[in-house]
Amino acid sequence: MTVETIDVALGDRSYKITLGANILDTIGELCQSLGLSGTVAVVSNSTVAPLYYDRVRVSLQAAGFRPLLIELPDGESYKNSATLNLIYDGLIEGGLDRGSFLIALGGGVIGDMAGYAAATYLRGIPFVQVPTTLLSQVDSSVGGKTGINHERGKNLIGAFYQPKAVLIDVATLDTLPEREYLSGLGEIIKYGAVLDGEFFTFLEENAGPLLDRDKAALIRAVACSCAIKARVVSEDEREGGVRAVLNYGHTLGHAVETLTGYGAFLHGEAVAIGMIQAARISREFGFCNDDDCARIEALVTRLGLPRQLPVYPADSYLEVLSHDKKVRQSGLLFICNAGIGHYKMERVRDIGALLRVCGIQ
Ligand SMILES: NC(=O)c1ccc[n+]([C@@H]2O[C@H](COP(=O)([O-])OP(=O)(O)OC[C@H]3O[C@@H](n4cnc5c(N)ncnc54)[C@H](O)[C@@H]3O)[C@@H](O)[C@H]2O)c1
Ligand SMILES: O=C(O)C(=O)C[C@@H](O)[C@H](O)[C@H](O)COP(=O)(O)O
Ligand SMILES: [Zn+2]
Repeated sequence: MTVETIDVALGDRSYKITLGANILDTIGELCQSLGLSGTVAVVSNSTVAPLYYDRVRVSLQAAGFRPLLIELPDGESYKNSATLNLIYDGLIEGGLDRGSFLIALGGGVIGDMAGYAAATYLRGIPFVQVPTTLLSQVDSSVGGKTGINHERGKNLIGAFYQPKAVLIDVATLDTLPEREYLSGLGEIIKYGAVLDGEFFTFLEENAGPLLDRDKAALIRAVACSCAIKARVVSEDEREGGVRAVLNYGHTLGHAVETLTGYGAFLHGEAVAIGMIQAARISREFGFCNDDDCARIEALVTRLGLPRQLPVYPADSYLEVLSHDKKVRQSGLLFICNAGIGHYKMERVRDIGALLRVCGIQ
């Protein structure tokens, strides 16, 4: 069994990402090595808990912990304050104190909500990320963005709160439904498109093996993605500057998720649509060319992701975009493609003009 580690360097908040196949049963040892002890609440959902909680529980008990399960309903539409309250209820009923900790076992929805609960319960208890979707393994479990949605905007309530460790077992992806797997590929494309041209070429050349979930291609894609994200987060933990590049494709992507009520499109699908439009907008600004746009669209298509921006009136898009976290008085910070593997950030006052490039009048 080959196990890789990737460091997320953040001073006294530094941690390791441990990545391998069939390593879920090492969670107990990992928590021991972090100096954690006592009661641990494992936050999961009604899909993931029946698949993986038992293995996690056995490993934790063998290492001397007292695990309890907090099982939430499944879905992006539950990433809200009502579900967050269910976590707090479980933590209070389970008697978790400041010597306890929490494990997020599931996809990005569980990771974001459990992380926010850990950040706020008793003003903060430690937590460990055990991501079980491709998207959460390559993106959401790393970097400490935690939070919930509001009906008027994605992730509007949240905190930067780093985990103590991330344990990625790619074997858990064996049970992941195809559409969810493809959604994870959407965020992987993002890293290549704006941060690493060689990685983008690797994705173009390995689309087949990746679609077949070939373990070698998959482990390389997950490891590269985590390394890229770790580097960006280490440079700019709280998105004062370069970290905003990780929002490539998200301005329109988040708007699509919000307008469609957090159900019609998966996050990675919405990001894929947003990346294609962001490339077209970037070309309009003169930052990238036809070939860059064509390569992004071709890879999105090859990896089975949607391309079409859903049509809503411009006013609906404008209302949602006005709540984007990158909006300031000086305009919306738009993340542009500046040629494959490169980015440029541009403040845009006239958001309507961006929408017109996308065919939204
Ligand atoms: N914090 C961040 O930096 C960050 C980054 C990217 C995305 N996100 C957030 O992550 C969320 C999307 O995460 P996601 O794509 O993981 O969705 P998700 O958490 O909804 O999981 C997708 C589906 O897969 C199921 N599932 C999870 N693991 C499984 C497994 N191993 N086998 C079978 N089924 C499994 C889940 O129950 C769910 O039905 C969005 O809310 C997005 O905003 C956050
Ligand atoms: O980690 C980041 O920074 C990201 O932007 C990663 C994104 O893929 C992710 O979807 C994140 O949740 C978006 O954050 P938000 O601050 O734009 O809500
Ligand atoms: Zn994202």
